[in-house]
Amino acid sequence: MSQLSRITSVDVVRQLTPSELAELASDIREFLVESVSKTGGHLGPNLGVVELTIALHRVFDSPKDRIVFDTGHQSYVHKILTGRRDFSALRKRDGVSGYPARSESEHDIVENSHASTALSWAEGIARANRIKGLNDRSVVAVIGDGALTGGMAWEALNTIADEDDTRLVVVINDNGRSYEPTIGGLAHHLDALRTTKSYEKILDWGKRTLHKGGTPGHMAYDALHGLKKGVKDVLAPQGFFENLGIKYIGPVDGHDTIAVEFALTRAKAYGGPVLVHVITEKGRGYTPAENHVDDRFHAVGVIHPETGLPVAPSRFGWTSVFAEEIVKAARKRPDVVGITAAMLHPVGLAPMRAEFPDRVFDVGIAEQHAVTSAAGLAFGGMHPVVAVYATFLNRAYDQVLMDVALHNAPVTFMLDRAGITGDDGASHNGMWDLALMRTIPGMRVAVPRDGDELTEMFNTALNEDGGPTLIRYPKGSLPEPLPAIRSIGEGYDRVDILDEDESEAGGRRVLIVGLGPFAPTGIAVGKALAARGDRVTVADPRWVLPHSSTLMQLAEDSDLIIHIEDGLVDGGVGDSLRDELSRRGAATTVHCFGIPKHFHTTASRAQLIDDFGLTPDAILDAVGGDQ
Ligand SMILES: Cc1ncc(C[n+]2csc(CCOP(=O)(O)OP(=O)(O)O)c2C)c(N)n1
Ligand SMILES: CC(=O)[C@@H](O)[C@H](O)COP(=O)(O)O
Ligand SMILES: [Mg+2]
Repeated sequence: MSQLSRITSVDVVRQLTPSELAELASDIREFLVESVSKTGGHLGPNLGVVELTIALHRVFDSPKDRIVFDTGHQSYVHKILTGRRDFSALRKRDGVSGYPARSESEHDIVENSHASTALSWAEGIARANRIKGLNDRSVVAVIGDGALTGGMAWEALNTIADEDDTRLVVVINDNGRSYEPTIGGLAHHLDALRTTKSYEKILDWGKRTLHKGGTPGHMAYDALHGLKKGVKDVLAPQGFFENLGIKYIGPVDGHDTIAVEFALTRAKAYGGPVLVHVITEKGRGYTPAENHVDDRFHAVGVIHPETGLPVAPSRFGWTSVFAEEIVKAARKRPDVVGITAAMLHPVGLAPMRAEFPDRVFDVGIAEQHAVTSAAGLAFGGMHPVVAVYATFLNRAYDQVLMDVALHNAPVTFMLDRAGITGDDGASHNGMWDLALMRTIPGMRVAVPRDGDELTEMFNTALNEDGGPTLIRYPKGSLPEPLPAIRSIGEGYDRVDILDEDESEAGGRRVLIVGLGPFAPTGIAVGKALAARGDRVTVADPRWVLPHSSTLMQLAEDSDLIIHIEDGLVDGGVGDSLRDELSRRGAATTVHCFGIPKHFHTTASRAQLIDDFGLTPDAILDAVGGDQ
């Protein structure tokens, strides 16, 4: 790792010769495989942007120039080049975050790892620079072909096209894939541009000019800066971008640092908005990733570096249950269709697409469109199942409310990665959905405590034709089945009793509700309180919103309720239960436990559960005052 060990700051990168740059790229790839295989992380995307990131840092003077990474999952190389090479605790507490983080470096700008926002961020920063007269500063947005399918990116492009004097460079990192190959008209257009030869010729000319002098590295960089003459000839617009009025450079071989440098230098010199189309390969240089059909190692767990095989094979048991159930349902019901926002495999729709390719739709990273399209499908007689990560549904709140719920559309939402996810940082905890769904009239929400429950709830949801249903489940492996000792009520009104202490000792009547993955916690708390003399019922309401009449009856008959959920404590399901009881004039005390309303920095799920006081001991301590 001779060149990598020299990189003590980004300035050193600017001094390297072409052959040293090639060595550096190879060192970085070796480092990425070695370190990310131990921690897990976004290996494939980062292997693809090694040369691009080196070139960005040679042409632009970060942090004076701003480099904004869309989504941010591809910022590992940027971290390495800007002095953060200790990846031993990548995506762990107190380690390097998996995304840009302002607390880590002045080179990091945007921490939001929800896709398609970079162009809006960059446009805003560039506009601010212009207003402040900071005309020597450039702003660069690096966006993937996948993220470019998101509506926000198109909205931003629309504005950018009107800002002739804004120093803004949009780099499209086009590897042809999101997880899977990127879908849609824009992806086809990028494909078509890839085959354009005239620009390659111009860029070849640039490269030849640079190499001709035989003076590598720093001199080459200076030479690039000197090549301002004739910039207009190089920057002829192309196709779709031409029609929008945005200058286009490309396509450029993203694994040729000098070619990318040349293109970026031209873009920087232009002085207005320019789009640079860079072709890269996801997983580049690591055979297991290059050969990985599903997603080129988009996001891996801990793997064996030699083979790329996972150390712990089944990380996502909840997803597998859904994957199997929707295939079974699709076999029986031709109206069942699946929708994914560019995450076919991670949400579990791949087996259904394999068997029913015409009934699974990948809409790109377009959650808003996914939801409203589902409303349309429902109107057309289908039963759509929208499978997304919980955190990404935030983006489509208005569509769930106005297009689905207002029209009583029978759409089923399957929210994977709901609750605390931890290692993906603040943006990826699926902690907002319950509080948001609480505000939606007619939305029925279920939280399964095990795989059997998920199966049953999913089938109930598919049989609902009067309005929307939503089922949310966490990231990770499945818990052991937790059977009820008895049930009260039927259908949506059914409440499962998981434990009860029927002693007539005369203690308080305590109702404990631990939603979904917190059901075992509820049982543990219940046992401890029963041992202290309380009369305890541990209940699982299953369909948690709206509150069932059975649950309300149990609640009204209790002196104290302890409510635990894997969602926001303020405004969540427990909070809603407390409001409902108060409206009914019940005197019951409700203690709510859940996720505090903060942005939580990276840590493991277990660590965060501990921090939030969601362990049985912490809950017992917290309710201790009521003894
Ligand atoms: C709003 C939103 N939806 C879904 C995701 C999940 N996601 C993360 S990266 C990704 C694919 C990104 O593809 P692209 O932008 O081309 O980047 P690449 O990984 O190919 O470099 C998806 C779907 C997300 N981060 N944000
Ligand atoms: C960047 C992004 O949003 C996804 O790649 C996400 O990090 C994947 O998370 P899982 O590993 O939980 O599937
Ligand atoms: Mg891509």
